[in-house]
Amino acid sequence: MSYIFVDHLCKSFVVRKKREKGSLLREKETVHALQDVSFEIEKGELVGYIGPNGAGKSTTVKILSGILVPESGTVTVGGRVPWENRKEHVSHIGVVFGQRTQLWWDVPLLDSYSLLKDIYRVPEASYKKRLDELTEALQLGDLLRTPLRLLSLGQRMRAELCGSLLHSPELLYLDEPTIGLDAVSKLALRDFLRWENAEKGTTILLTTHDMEDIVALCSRVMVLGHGSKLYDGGLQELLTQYDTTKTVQVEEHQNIDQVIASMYKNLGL
Ligand SMILES: Nc1ncnc2c1ncn2[C@@H]1O[C@H](COP(=O)(O)OP(=O)(O)OP(=O)(O)O)[C@@H](O)[C@H]1O
Repeated sequence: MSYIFVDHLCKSFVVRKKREKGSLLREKETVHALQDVSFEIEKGELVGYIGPNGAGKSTTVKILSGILVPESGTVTVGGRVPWENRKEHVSHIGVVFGQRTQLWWDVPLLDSYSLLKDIYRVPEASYKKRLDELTEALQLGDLLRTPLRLLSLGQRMRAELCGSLLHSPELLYLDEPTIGLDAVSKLALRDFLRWENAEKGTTILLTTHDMEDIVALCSRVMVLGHGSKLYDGGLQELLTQYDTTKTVQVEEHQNIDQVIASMYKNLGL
């Protein structure tokens, strides 16, 4: 079985509609966030997971992390059912949500990392080795004694990545990791992710609206729309299929957003 195995996954939410004018009742409606989604990801892959707002990407990542329980379907990650033994599961995964933090706001990074070491029960020697390696790769050496709240957005994202990888997870979920970053920070972050994937063999599932992230990092993409998987395959093939200028090489696509927008339109999204 593949490292990540998702088969016929469904998840819906019951939400209350806005109250109609003059009515005292708020009717309920069901949002089908994921409808019969299936995919497999092998260990060591770096896969882009894209789709318009509300497509169901974060819901998938939450299920794969064990935060949400699906209503039907089979999901295993490294042979584990994510929501059944969460404690065990989270020791094998790292998660970075671009707009949230798992570090402590007012304390120096090093103290946050030390706490994470205890939470994940990382042996002292492995922690030291991994911290050295990550601080070098992420250029965090000078910032370790600075509290998170004093860091720039780019520095904060690097600090977050370091925190999520200290326990050397096999799998890293990234949700919008380059959101709000300047060009230099984006490039540095992408370099790091390439390194982590190639050198450490960490499997990465990357959710982003920044198509440059996808072009720079992923040869395989999955496209989700209205809770269904619409495409799963090579980025090159996807672009060639939807690029009206018929540019051949991924690197030569001048306006990747335009191609993706045209694809979403073609797919009725
Ligand atoms: N906890 C929740 N309660 C109710 N509805 C939810 C909940 N979480 C997600 N949804 C709904 O499920 C659908 C999928 O949402 P999800 O956040 O997975 O999309 P997404 O692809 O990650 O979007 P974005 O790109 O905007 O982050 C949306 O219609 C959303 O409103």
